[in-house]
Amino acid sequence: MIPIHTAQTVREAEESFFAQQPGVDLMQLAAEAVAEAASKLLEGDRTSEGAVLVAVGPGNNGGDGLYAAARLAGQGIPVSLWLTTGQAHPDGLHAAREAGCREVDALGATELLAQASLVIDAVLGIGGRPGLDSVVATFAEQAEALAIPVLSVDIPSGLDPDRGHVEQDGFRAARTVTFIARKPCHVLQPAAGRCGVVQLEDLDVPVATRPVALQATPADIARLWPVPGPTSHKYSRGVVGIDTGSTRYPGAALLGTIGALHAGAGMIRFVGPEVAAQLVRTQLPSVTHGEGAVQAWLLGSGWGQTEANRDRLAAHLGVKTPAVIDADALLSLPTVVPPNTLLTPHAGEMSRMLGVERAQVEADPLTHARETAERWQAVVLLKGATQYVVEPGGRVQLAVPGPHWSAQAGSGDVLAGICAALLAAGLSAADAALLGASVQAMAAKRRLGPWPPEVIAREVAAVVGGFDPVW
Ligand SMILES: NC(=O)C1=CN([C@@H]2O[C@H](COP(=O)(O)OP(=O)(O)OC[C@H]3O[C@@H](n4cnc5c(N)ncnc54)[C@H](O)[C@@H]3O)[C@@H](O)[C@H]2O)[C@@H](O)CC1
Ligand SMILES: Nc1ncnc2c1ncn2[C@@H]1O[C@H](COP(=O)(O)OP(=O)(O)O)[C@@H](O)[C@H]1O
Ligand SMILES: [K+]
Repeated sequence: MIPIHTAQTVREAEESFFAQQPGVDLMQLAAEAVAEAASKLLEGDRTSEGAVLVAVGPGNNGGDGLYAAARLAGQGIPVSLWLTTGQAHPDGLHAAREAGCREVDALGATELLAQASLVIDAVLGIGGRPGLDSVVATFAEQAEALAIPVLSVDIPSGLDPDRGHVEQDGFRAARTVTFIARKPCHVLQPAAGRCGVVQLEDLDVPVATRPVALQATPADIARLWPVPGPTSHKYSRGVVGIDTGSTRYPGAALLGTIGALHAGAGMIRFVGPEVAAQLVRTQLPSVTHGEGAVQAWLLGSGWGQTEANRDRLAAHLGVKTPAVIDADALLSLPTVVPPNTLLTPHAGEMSRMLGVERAQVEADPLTHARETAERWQAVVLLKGATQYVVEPGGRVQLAVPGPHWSAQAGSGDVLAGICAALLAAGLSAADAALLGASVQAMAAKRRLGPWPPEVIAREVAAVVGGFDPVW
């Protein structure tokens, strides 16, 4: 799991490091890493005039950029500096000037841009307020339009380091070199999409504080996956009860069932409406029909919004079996849900659960997901480009991200089915959500393109097969 830390936590780590090791110059270490990354991005193209253009802000982020500029100029690379506010880290500026960097103003920077091989964005880092001055914002847009690669120092300037929300167009980096720890903007969409490849330089500064979130990696998912062993049988692997679908949405039932099956459910008991049952029967011969003991329920997908939802939900929740509650059922929740319940809303559903606007959830997904988890004392999987697994008590994990082709009707139905299979296998709701969302993303990555959700679901089985250490 990759720890994600806020700007504040990183600052505190830096301060306690300085208190213990006052002799270490972190800015030089940061600049060295930036200069190395710049050299790699430049490859052989070092001859054109103004090969590297460094946009420099007034603080320490600008300082990193200036020392990096000095190092690059010291290697004979032509480097131009644009002091975006007219102010700059004094020692860094002195070093860059001494090394032979030349200075340009805003107009000069715009003129040079077309010939530049690389822009280093050292305008604002973790001390910046979100948003860019309009001259800098226009420069960033031009760099993108001209397809000039941008190397961002710490964060693409203008982003809020602690959020995934993007208020204004700004730098779109090919690579971001960040320091000490990854910040939320590096992993939360849509901000993460502006960071390019994120390269972490920890500068040997330890961070003692609890991370704000943990980002899962494919290796974590492989390690945690419940792989069957010699003593496994269908009941020990977990029976999933599925009550999903309606006359209007029978396909949701099939998709969720496909998801559960391809994620390794030991057995499935389908108890949804006949129209959906028929569909399942013709497509999936291993699924059984009718009531019986189950280890987890899959409920809500494709119910449609009807008065009957509250009773349909209550009929299953009475016995305190763990459940994945999806889609329409999320709006009929009782005040208390059984232990190990997983709620799987997207931003629109979460907004209706909380009685706020969708835009509010999108602007601050984490706060709203936390509120949802607290209100129902249940684990929440907030779906979308970034998938948040939030537990009552505040622990936040982020699923392995996947390609945006998955933004299509039916992906969520499949995902709910995958999670239900994991819940039935005995995993906690949080692990079921993390593994389910991650494995679907990993499958989508192996099947890049506009494949329908059931095709991605079948690929899930192939990904899961790769987790078996024995065969
Ligand atoms: N703490 C760390 O982890 C380390 C920090 N370093 C660098 O230091 C940076 C943080 O430096 P600072 O705290 O000086 O902050 P920044 O350099 O990010 O920016 C602060 C300056 O920008 C101005 N400013 C803020 N928002 C603005 C806006 N929207 N438009 C125009 N001006 C704005 C502020 O008045 C202030 O002068 C990091 O991002 C990193 O690049 C590195 O040198 C190494 C270690
Ligand atoms: N921009 C995106 N990038 C990647 N994956 C996405 C994106 N938007 C949605 N998804 C995926 O698609 C799923 C959509 O779920 P949902 O909206 O509930 O669909 P449905 O209810 O139609 O099945 C999410 O769980 C997520 O996996
Ligand atoms: K920056």
